Amino acid sequence: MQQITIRRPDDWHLHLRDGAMLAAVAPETARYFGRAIIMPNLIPPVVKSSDASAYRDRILAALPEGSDFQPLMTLYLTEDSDPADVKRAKEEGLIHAVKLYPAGATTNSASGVTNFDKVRGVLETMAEIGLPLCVHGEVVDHDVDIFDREAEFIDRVLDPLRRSTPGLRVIMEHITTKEGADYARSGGDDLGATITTHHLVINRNAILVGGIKPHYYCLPVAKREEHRLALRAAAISGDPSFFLGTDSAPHLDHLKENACGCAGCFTASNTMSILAEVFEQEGALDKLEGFTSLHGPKFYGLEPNAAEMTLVKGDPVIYPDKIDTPEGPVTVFDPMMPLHWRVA
Ligand SMILES: NC(=O)N[C@@H](CC(=O)O)C(=O)O
Ligand SMILES: [Zn+2]
Ligand SMILES: [Zn+2]
Repeated sequence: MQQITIRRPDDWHLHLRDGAMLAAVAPETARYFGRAIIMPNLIPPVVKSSDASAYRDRILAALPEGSDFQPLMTLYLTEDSDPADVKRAKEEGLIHAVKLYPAGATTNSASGVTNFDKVRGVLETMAEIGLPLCVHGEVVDHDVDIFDREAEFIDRVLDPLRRSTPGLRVIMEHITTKEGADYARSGGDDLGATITTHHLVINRNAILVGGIKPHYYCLPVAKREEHRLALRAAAISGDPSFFLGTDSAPHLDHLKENACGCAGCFTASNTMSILAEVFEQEGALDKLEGFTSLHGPKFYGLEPNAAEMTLVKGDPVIYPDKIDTPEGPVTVFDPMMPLHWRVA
């Protein structure tokens, strides 16, 4: 029997939603992960520190009895965000990051930023107090092809923004391209990048070959195979710039299997089994712990979890293909390969 033991992992990019969906999906993450950075793109979004505090209470109330899972809260950056409120929330230990959505880039991003001059004050405050900015890095310009939107964002928005705000710590969320990985690697200690589980597994063919497959549609959309390989190389490299952010993003099946299907893959239930399989395929099981459990806390200035997780290799793992909610099912990401690593 083959097994590995690693520090308990964290998820540095997670959507838990609210209400019945929160109650259904929170246990899936809390079962495996010690902490998670909680994305603030609710409707209405988590903009003020009081919103984050109330949302944190609702998450804690949704956890299974006895769970020690810690939600790490974020604020949603709007053009009206108040630097003083952001600073207070960080000083109180309530928030660990602020999230930037370019307006219109993704699910529930309508309240995001269009005019970057209007968020200058908040970004400067964040640079002063060392509060990281999590970035959904895609331009929204209609003249830019959807497969090029991440690479364009680096040149048009991210690099100028970082140059004009020295000291700002940035996490490029859910990178999907070779350009994203190269830029993250070149950025020094103030720049990191999360990589999702699903972008290590699928390329764009998964969405489009043999019929349209809405459960593989997420944003940023999966790219060509060369980009998936670049993400795999980054994830297994041992470079602390790269860490796990699953971007597990539950949507009801009927809203994905739809003429205008929502973006998001739900991977909370099988992420660790998938990652162990991927790292084993790459001959890099020894790099799994860094990616899932060490590099993220280091970037965020936190200690790794004290607890450990053991993964055991054996017969193909059985996991649910759907999670039930009172409003309907949510499909669990199908990695299209058997998974042999079970969390003990
Ligand atoms: N990744 C996605 O495809 N969807 C996310 C939003 C996001 O992280 O961009 C969601 O909230 O559903
Ligand atoms: Zn995003
Ligand atoms: Zn996300």
